[in-house]
Amino acid sequence: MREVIILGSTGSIGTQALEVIGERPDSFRVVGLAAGGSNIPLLAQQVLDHRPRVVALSRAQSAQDLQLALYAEAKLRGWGTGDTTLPKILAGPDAATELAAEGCDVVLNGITGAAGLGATLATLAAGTTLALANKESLVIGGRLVTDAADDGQLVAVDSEHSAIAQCLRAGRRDEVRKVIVTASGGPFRGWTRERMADVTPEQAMQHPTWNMGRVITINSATLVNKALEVLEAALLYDVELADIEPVVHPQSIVHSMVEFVDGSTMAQCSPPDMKLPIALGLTWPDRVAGAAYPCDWTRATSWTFEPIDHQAFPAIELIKRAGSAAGTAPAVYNAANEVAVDAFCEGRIGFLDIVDTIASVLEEHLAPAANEPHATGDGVGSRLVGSDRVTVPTVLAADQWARQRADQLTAGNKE
Ligand SMILES: NC(=O)C1=CN([C@@H]2O[C@H](COP(=O)(O)OP(=O)(O)OC[C@H]3O[C@@H](n4cnc5c(N)ncnc54)[C@H](OP(=O)(O)O)[C@@H]3O)[C@@H](O)[C@H]2O)C=CC1
Ligand SMILES: CC(=O)[C@@H](O)[C@H](O)COP(=O)(O)O
Ligand SMILES: [Mn+2]
Repeated sequence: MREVIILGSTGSIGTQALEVIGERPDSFRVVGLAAGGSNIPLLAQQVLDHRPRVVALSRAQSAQDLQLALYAEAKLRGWGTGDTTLPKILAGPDAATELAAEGCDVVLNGITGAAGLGATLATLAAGTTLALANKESLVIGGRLVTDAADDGQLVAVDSEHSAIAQCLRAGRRDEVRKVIVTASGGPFRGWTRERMADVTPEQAMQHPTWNMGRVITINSATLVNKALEVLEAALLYDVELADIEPVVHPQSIVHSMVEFVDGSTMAQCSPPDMKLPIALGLTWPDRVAGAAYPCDWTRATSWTFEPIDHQAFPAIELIKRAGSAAGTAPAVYNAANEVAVDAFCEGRIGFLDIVDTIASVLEEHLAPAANEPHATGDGVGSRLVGSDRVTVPTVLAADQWARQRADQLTAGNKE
């Protein structure tokens, strides 16, 4: 029996994880749940279905709503007061981090965005296995995160990185020549920049193969998701950025590949369904029988591959610049993107402005420090680049600075 904490339980990853767990009550027990607080009725149902000891809410004002919703949901189920022991409720911006620090067998981090960094580090510090969907915390924390993880403690849930881990079982590390990260290409695959200029958030939310949360879906459309994943792969598997090759595979069946020195390529294939990497993340290195449907070989099917159009989608080239600079540059890239995605969804900027905003903020961050206009309150310049000096405060300071700059750049930008 594995004791599990699910962070981001009301989201796409969180709800699928709870389905995997709910179908296997003899294998898993949920001891903690964390969410932001935007869907209290769903969280209340999850609490009564799984009976965790602790629930964490990042929005402090939602704690009372949760208590009321728990009583209402219990009443709806016809439960008596004796059946309704309330869990401990942690509330506030650091609630998920506090929950992760409590320890268990495995924490699944399905929080979206840089907000997941504290929980990632707290999980690792507690010596708990971290099943990581929240790629942003790894990308912005970089070596801070990988150095905090013991061997085998950090398990990828992101489909491509789970695929890479599975392919890596086929050879020794010194036999790996290249890692090939597949991309669906998003809803605008094959489009020119001109054609993408006026696309709407509704169009960008139409992912061709996956049903995911808002931010990652927009990130797939800009290919920022693939950019984050290239850096994620470099950090997780200690591969040079130059040896990671993204390739478009519109069917999302080959989740990624590893090429070995003898010319052999191993691929991990399965229909697009996150339940497979989520289940594997919870039990790695063991597999969960029946986690997802396999490929159907009785039906004719075509799998295709094509190169990335870096001119139309500059996000990946841009993260290579941030990744090579390391230090706080990836945190700046990510923070500028999170602000720009919100601005695009709120109609303040156009689709192409998302990556243009990241580029502007990143360039300013990487420019020579002589013009430094933004030293932060704790005395740490947000332009810090050298990876040796990166600490949690410097990452958070760079994140804050980039959010402010991106806010300025995206305020009422659209004609
Ligand atoms: N969805 C997918 O298939 C995949 C997702 N990922 C990654 O997994 C992560 C989650 O993605 P996804 O599930 O799609 O996102 P969603 O937006 O669907 O869900 C995010 C979840 O995180 C919660 N949350 C947000 N902020 C906090 C916080 N500060 N503390 C606690 N909980 C918080 C949200 O609660 P609330 O809504 O109340 O704010 C929600 O439950 C992302 O990093 C994404 O890139 C990776 C591969 C695939
Ligand atoms: C399911 C998953 O892991 C996502 O990260 C997915 O890969 C997004 O699709 P794109 O390949 O379009 O970015
Ligand atoms: Mn992915």
